[in-house]
Amino acid sequence: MPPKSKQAKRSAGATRKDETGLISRVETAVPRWPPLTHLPTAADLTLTSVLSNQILTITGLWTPSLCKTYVSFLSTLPLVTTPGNPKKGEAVRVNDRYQTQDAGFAEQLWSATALRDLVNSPSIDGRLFDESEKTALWGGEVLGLNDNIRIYRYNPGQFFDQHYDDANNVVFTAPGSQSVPAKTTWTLLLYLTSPATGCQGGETVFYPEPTSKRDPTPQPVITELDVGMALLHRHGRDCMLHEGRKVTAGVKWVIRSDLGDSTLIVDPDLGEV
Ligand SMILES: O=C(O)CCC(=O)C(=O)O
Ligand SMILES: [Fe+2]
Repeated sequence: MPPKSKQAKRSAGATRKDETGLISRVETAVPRWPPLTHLPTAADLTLTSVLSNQILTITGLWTPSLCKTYVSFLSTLPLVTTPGNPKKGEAVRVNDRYQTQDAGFAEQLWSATALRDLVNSPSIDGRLFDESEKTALWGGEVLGLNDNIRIYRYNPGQFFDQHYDDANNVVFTAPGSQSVPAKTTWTLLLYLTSPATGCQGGETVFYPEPTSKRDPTPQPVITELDVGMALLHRHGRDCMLHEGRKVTAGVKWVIRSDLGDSTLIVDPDLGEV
């Protein structure tokens, strides 16, 4: 469980504080994202449990060809290298990042891919979850993805040191309907590169805690990069310590967002809705 002091508050406007404690620039201009077309449907894909109730993956959510198109496109965006030195106790992120608030792209990433269907009718490792298992897994009704879209580029030597991801209060507005308050519950990472594209290192590694003090510390869970694979992991109070390992060759590209859930828990550590 993350220490309370690590649960950063969301800041409004064009800047935002992240897990590293840095105030970072959020682009107000919305990019002309390449269309998300020719993608597999939920029937072609599976949600795989990597660590029960904590880490799930979807192999091939995006095709290699779409990932390649995106890497070319994202390279044209004004990514910003992490500035300065972090303060004591704050996570070290050393990479290039582009951050924008784009509800339209979040909606595309949710509905134009198989993600929405896989999350709404979760069949994990081939077993369909019933309503109560579904609620226990996601926390409530998943409304979509956080419009806070982050693009990460890691060149050789770059990494994201050990940290916990915060939960945030967000608002979803479906076209023509009222705004619905939500809370982010799971982190989404979508990998666009891997050893198949020449990227070495950069694995996302999780450090589960022992269930009791007497139990031995579990082995770290290492998730290898895989082109087009989506990874979901629980965040907020239930977040495991994790890191993006140092890239040793090639370039790692990741798209980051979060699942937003209708269960709004009033928590003074979270930002204003
Ligand atoms: O790039 C990675 O593998 C990890 C990214 C991450 O932990 C984050 O975005 O919070
Ligand atoms: Fe993280």
